[in-house]
Amino acid sequence: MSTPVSEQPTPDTTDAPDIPALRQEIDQLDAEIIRLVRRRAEVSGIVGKVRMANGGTKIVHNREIDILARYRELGPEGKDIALILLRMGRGPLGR
Ligand SMILES: O=C(O)C(=O)C[C@]1(C(=O)O)C=C[C@@H](O)C=C1
Repeated sequence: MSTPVSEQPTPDTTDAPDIPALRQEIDQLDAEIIRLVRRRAEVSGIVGKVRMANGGTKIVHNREIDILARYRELGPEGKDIALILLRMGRGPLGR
């Protein structure tokens, strides 16, 4: 004799990750990250131009150290992210 439907366990689909929905969230996050990275580079470029037009240096060492420290929160990759962000704003070092 088979188990009546009312006594069968409900299939456990509620805990299963919804991959299409999660991918949609990733797509939205990437779009936001790209917008923020672009804006950061733009703002950084403006700050650099104003500073250099006023006789300042291309690099502000202490400020870069603070930014590197900030991104260390993300673990070892954080430093790489910070270095890339800085390079996108002020350009490569040594030029
Ligand atoms: O804060 C500045 O003075 C900037 O020029 C911005 C910025 C940055 O991208 O965060 C870029 C270059 C400097 O060396 C330090 C920081």
